[in-house]
Amino acid sequence: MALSFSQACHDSVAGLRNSTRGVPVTSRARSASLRVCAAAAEGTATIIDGKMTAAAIRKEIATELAELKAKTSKVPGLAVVLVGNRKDSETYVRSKKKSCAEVGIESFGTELSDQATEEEILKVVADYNANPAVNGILVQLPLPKGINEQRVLDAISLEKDVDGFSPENIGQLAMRGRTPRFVPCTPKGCIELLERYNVPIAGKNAVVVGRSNIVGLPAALLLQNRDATVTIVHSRTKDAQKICADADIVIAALGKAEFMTGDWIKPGAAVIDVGINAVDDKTSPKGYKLVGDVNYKEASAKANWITPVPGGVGPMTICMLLKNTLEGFKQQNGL
Ligand SMILES: NC(=O)C1=CN([C@@H]2O[C@H](COP(=O)(O)OP(=O)(O)OC[C@H]3O[C@@H](n4cnc5c(N)ncnc54)[C@H](OP(=O)(O)O)[C@@H]3O)[C@@H](O)[C@H]2O)C=CC1
Ligand SMILES: Nc1nc(=O)c2c([nH]1)NC[C@@H]1CN(c3ccc(C(=O)N[C@@H](CCC(=O)O)C(=O)O)cc3)C=[N+]21
Repeated sequence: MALSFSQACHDSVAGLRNSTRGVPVTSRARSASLRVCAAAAEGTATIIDGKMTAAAIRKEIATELAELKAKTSKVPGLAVVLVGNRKDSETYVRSKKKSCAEVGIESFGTELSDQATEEEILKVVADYNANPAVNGILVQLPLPKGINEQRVLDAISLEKDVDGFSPENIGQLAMRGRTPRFVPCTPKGCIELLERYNVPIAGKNAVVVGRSNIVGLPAALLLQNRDATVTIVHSRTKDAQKICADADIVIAALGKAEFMTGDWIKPGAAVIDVGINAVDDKTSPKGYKLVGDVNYKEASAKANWITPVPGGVGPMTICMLLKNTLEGFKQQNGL
């Protein structure tokens, strides 16, 4: 017997609710799915909910941390160094502190003015390197103009480099059979989302748009480690759109608001949108809104899976930072 259209939609939504994808589906995802059903019979992308997935992982971290605390009478510590007064950086740093408190990680923080010298910043890093209560150190990027970012990052002890930005760490990530001490947070969050939503990776064509040291390059290495066939697209790539339109998995990290329109997306693809771009929005009290590097409306009509912005990769980045800090604590205490 053929199902009516509305019955089929109902069943697909119920299927989402009882999802075996590892995370429950929010009412937002359900209502989005219902909306799509009302609009068209195809294009029902599963919304990969980073906010909820991150909340679930924070619970896992809090549980493990409590067990370790009972065993060792110690808690992990994370130090965040903020230089200057960029509003977006201040927001992230606040959010990191709040997340640390939620899972039971002790927060350390130093805020320096945008006039701080490189030597002053290096002194702060050296003090945290020497402090045994600090298991992870993060220097918020970008640093003010005139500061040699690489020199500051290189000063962080490898044992405490929870961002995973060191050349040693990226090298380990690139080499087969090696295990990096820390996997960089944003790419790690992207993979965690793909895995928790059961998106197949092995043997698939994956395209990473962007080749930065902190997102694009490590994301490509992680996908390759999971046996995807990986292409990296950058600003000098010819036919970038055509290459992306052939991808089963797209990780967009180019930093251009809604740059990738629907025609960049292969039907059925998984789309992970790393971009965080503020665009003017007079209807919002803040005067702006955040959008990704992908045109969400167009891409979600073609993709099978898609991350929203906000609420996708961003919350996962912070969550993976907590995970790396816990990892550092275990490594440094021989646990
Ligand atoms: N959600 C999160 O947790 C995080 C989000 N972000 C966001 O992700 C985005 C990328 O960040 P990040 O990697 O630091 O950015 P970068 O500016 O360091 O790198 C951008 C990359 O995109 C490439 N690129 C630029 N324009 C194009 C184009 N038209 N076509 C193809 N490739 C292009 C550049 O190429 P080339 O190398 O040739 O210059 C470069 O490799 C930003 O929006 C940022 O805000 C960043 C970190 C964390
Ligand atoms: N040393 C260093 N490590 C980083 O990992 C690092 C950095 N410097 N500099 C800046 C980028 C950017 N980044 C984000 C983290 C969280 C959100 C995030 O939580 N975003 C929320 C929205 C937040 C809001 O509303 O402003 C979301 O997407 O839902 C975004 C971006 C980490 N970065």
